[in-house]
Amino acid sequence: MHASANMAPSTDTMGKTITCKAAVAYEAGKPLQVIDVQVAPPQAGEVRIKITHTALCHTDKFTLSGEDPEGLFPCILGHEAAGIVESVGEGVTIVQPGDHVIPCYQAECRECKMCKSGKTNLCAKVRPATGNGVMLHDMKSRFSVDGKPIYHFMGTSTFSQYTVVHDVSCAKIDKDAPLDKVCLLGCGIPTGLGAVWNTAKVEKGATVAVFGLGTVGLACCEGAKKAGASRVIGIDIDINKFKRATEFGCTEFINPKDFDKPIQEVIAEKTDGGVDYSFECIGKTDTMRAALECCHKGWGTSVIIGVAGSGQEIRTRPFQLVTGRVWKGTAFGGFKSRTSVPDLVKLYMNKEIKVDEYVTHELPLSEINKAFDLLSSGNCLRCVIHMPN
Ligand SMILES: NC(=O)C1=CN([C@@H]2O[C@H](COP(=O)(O)OP(=O)(O)OC[C@H]3O[C@@H](n4cnc5c(N)ncnc54)[C@H](O)[C@@H]3O)[C@@H](O)[C@H]2O)C=CC1
Ligand SMILES: N[C@@H](CCC(=O)N[C@@H](CSC=O)C(=O)NCC(=O)O)C(=O)O
Ligand SMILES: [Zn+2]
Ligand SMILES: [Zn+2]
Repeated sequence: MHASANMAPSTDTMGKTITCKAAVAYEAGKPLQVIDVQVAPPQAGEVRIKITHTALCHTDKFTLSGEDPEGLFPCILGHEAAGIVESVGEGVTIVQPGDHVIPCYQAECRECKMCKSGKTNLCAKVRPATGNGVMLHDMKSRFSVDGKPIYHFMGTSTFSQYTVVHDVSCAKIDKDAPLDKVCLLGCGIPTGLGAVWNTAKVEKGATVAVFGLGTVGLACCEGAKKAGASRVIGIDIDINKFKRATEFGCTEFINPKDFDKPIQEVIAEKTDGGVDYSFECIGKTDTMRAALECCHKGWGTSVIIGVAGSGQEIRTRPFQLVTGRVWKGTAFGGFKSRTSVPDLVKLYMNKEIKVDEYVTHELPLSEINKAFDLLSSGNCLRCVIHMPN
């Protein structure tokens, strides 16, 4: 960990516009441009954060590809990060300058109908703004380049030295936590763990199938192992994924390429009629169908985690559900962000969950396009970007 990276931001920028480096996505499918951007001071209910470390998630790549129906350009991507509060806007009490935080794309206001329902981790308060690349206070962006606005992304936009987020999207964490590692607790790892623990509620002795052994899938495997699953079957078309998956709790592997019949039939034959739970961690509608149909009749539950592009639809025979299978989905693993992220940081600091093992690459912001290439290379789980100080 670079000591300077955790240095508290100077206080003489409060109330002023900051010019800093950010990776801007000007067009879908095009490389990001690392340039100077202006970041306006936080307005009421907002927090300006000095991002020290950010990672790349496949959802960043998904939006950059142009397949995200909420994708707006130009924008600043990034949603898996950690940093230090530089300043806060009027009325903000959740955090204060100097606090160490993880930005949360899944906000938690604790006042809206969704937050109060007790049925979901989704929050409605700022989502209308974050889905349109702006801030709720005035439906405008805090980012600009030469006076031209740059859209926010997922209410986080962490590919920037400084970003502005809603206060309800700030999880305050232990100051002793290494920011270059816990930045990964902003998305992929909690999503996999939570899909198993919160969304599916996998019980001891259950059988589990995990489709896709990337960061999210490996976190599902770890979550299933900690839940006491009797079998954790990893499914991936890249055999290079299997050895590492063993370290995360996988007990066996299936490569669909080794079979000339539907993978769901292969899994059902190997598990006396199907698994108790399955998790789709890829983002493809055919594997989502396979994940459902490999579940056991009567009770098998499949959780969709993968993100599929606009226009993509899932299909199966209604009979699959009529005969008792359950098809669910999860966002951020069902975790209430501001409440749970600090707890996940503590679990990591107590060595009860892995984080370091997911960091396979580290690069400076100037090489973020190389980091995107790594995401597609197959041997990258998470690349941590060290932001300029
Ligand atoms: N719902 C949520 O809150 C979240 C969703 N996601 C989504 O989860 C998905 C997984 O994310 P990562 O683990 O970072 O992705 P990843 O790309 O690292 O992992 C995907 C894995 O699936 C494998 N794969 C690809 N096609 C396959 C096929 N036909 N059959 C079996 N395996 C196949 C790949 O070899 C790779 O190992 C992405 O779609 C991402 O956007 C990520 C974070 C949060
Ligand atoms: N804008 C996308 C949304 C894709 C999606 O499902 N996002 C997940 C998080 S994926 C993180 O890596 C999510 O939290 N969804 C819930 C939400 O409130 O967006 C699209 O429209 O496809
Ligand atoms: Zn993500
Ligand atoms: Zn809410």
